Amino acid sequence: MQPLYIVKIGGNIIDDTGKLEHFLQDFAHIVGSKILIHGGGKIATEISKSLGIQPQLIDGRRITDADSLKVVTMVYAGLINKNIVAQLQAAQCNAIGLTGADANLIPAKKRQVGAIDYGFVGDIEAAKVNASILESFLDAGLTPIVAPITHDNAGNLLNTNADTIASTLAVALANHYEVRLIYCFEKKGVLRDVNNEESLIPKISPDTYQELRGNGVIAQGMIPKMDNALQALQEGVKAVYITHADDVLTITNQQKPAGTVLHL
Ligand SMILES: Nc1ncnc2c1ncn2[C@@H]1O[C@H](COP(=O)(O)OP(=O)(O)O)[C@@H](O)[C@H]1O
Ligand SMILES: CC(=O)N[C@@H](CCC(=O)OP(=O)(O)O)C(=O)O
Repeated sequence: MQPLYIVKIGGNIIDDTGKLEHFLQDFAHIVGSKILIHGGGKIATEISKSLGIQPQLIDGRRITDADSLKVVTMVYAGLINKNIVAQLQAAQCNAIGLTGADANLIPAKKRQVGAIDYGFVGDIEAAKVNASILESFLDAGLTPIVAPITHDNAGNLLNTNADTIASTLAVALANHYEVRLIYCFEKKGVLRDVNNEESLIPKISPDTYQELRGNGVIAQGMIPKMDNALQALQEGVKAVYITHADDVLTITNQQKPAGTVLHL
């Protein structure tokens, strides 16, 4: 099978113009087929506040009412997605910006979990992803850049966690490609002490994850990232890394491990 890199970039890098530019230069130099999924939660939060819309997040998911949906659509599908595409075009990477609504890429169902009403938030399944359209784009030499916006096939856009989109696309494509999934963020990887960059945990299995979560070493935004990452590995993705945005080429072009490598 042909190799494919699926890379996710989070809000703390996207929010920093210099760091984002540096990352996109590296991303453009990844040899072979690649897909980028971006978040941008931090910018959506800032813009919401500036518009007088108070953001609310539960377990890392944004409660998305009608006004918040307008903000996240403008920020993720517009501002961030199109700026990333323009910067990649300048770096000679033929990027095409997409939401999950475009080409029916990622149909979703409005999230219904327990008593919490998340509003316009979408849950997704790998089996529903339009993997063949991604293959067509890749075969045409295009690099898909996916924003964390999906749709419900009834005319509504839905907000979906970007880490989940990355793992779901990775699983959906794992039958056709040898997929390596790389979560890039602003730290060296999963750390034993979140304030100490020298405390990198180089390998994590499902058992060690339970232990690290139980004793509070893994917390906050790292919990959904780890859940998504391990699920991808269990569902046929060849390798999953959680690493610093500066280390993406070490994994892809030098084919050396970097950051935290997950294993079963
Ligand atoms: N053990 C850990 N190692 C590294 N980061 C951790 C850990 N536990 C919690 N975190 C937090 O998780 C955050 C990453 O999750 P998140 O904020 O959702 O990032 P992103 O927007 O890149 O997806 C880090 O910025 C850090 O504050
Ligand atoms: C439903 C939901 O929570 N969606 C996320 C989508 C953006 C995201 O995931 O951004 P990061 O990767 O930068 O955190 C949100 O609106 O925050």
